[in-house]
Amino acid sequence: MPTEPLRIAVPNKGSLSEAASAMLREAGYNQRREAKELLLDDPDNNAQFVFLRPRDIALYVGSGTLDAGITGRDLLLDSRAPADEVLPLGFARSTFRFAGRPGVASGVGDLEGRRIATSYSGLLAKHLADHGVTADIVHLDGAVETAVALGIADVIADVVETGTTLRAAGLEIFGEPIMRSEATLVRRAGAEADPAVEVLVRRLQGVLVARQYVIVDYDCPKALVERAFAITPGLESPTVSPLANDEWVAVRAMVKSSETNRVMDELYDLGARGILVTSIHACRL
Ligand SMILES: Nc1ncnc2c1ncn2[C@@H]1O[C@H](COP(=O)(O)OP(=O)(O)OP(=O)(O)O)[C@@H](O)[C@H]1O
Ligand SMILES: O=P(O)(O)OC[C@H]1O[C@H](OP(=O)(O)OP(=O)(O)O)[C@H](O)[C@@H]1O
Ligand SMILES: [Mg+2]
Repeated sequence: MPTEPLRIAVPNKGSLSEAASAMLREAGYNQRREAKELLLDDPDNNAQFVFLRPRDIALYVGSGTLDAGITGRDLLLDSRAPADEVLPLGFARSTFRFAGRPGVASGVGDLEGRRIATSYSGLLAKHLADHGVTADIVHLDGAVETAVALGIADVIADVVETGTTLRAAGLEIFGEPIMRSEATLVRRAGAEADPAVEVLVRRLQGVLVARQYVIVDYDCPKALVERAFAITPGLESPTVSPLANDEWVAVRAMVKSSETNRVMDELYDLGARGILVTSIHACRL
């Protein structure tokens, strides 16, 4: 008997939307071609994608209406929905920070009785309560940086990535980061194990690894392999193959993409030759 399709919430707009769909597409799922589509069936994978406002996704997933969803960690915490992170997805990275005119405050402790504008009232209220600070939260839908210039708030608490928006508004960050966020896969808190969700998670993990790692192949004198393995330990253990010249072996290992050039330099200095780097198209570890 066919089982019900897995129902997955995907952001329909904003910073998360395109990257989330691109990641699902890379993981082998069908994704919408037009931004207006609200539902997309993917019968080959027994899945259905529901395109929702990113802010609402944790609510749908937390209530059990949908099986899983992609949202931002900051939105998940702000919603206070009973949903948990299953897999951080490595995109839409941002920090959530206080900012104000230069010198207005130096930390959360200076905010007693002040007016703080934000689109993340739930997150901010919890942070203030955790620090024993009572302040006046001014809830705005967006463009929070403008609130100080317009005089409705003393400081703001908002998403910061490059800091360009803050600078343009003449504001500076102060205090410790309130939190660090990225896109994440969420499920209802306490949801039972589900083989279909496990397949989704494994596929997304495969995309993450393919994005973060490369394959390095090189030829290495046998006498140096132990030192070479220390440079490229691989995920489990490097693969070693014989060569026609029996004083050398061929070695293959996975390496973090960000470390590729350091690793190649160290291997070369050690005496390895024929060092080749190849990208990974897809994988299951
Ligand atoms: N500039 C940014 N860089 C990285 N992540 C961001 C950025 N702006 C927002 N985010 C992240 O996107 C999520 C917010 O989703 P939302 O749809 O509100 O994004 P948005 O880009 O503000 O969209 P919009 O303002 O068009 O509704 C949060 O997880 C937030 O951390
Ligand atoms: O540090 P930056 O690289 O400048 O990025 C941060 C800005 O990006 C988002 O704004 P968005 O464009 O989504 O507008 P919004 O405030 O209306 O949500 C966020 O709310 C910040 O304003
Ligand atoms: Mg926004």
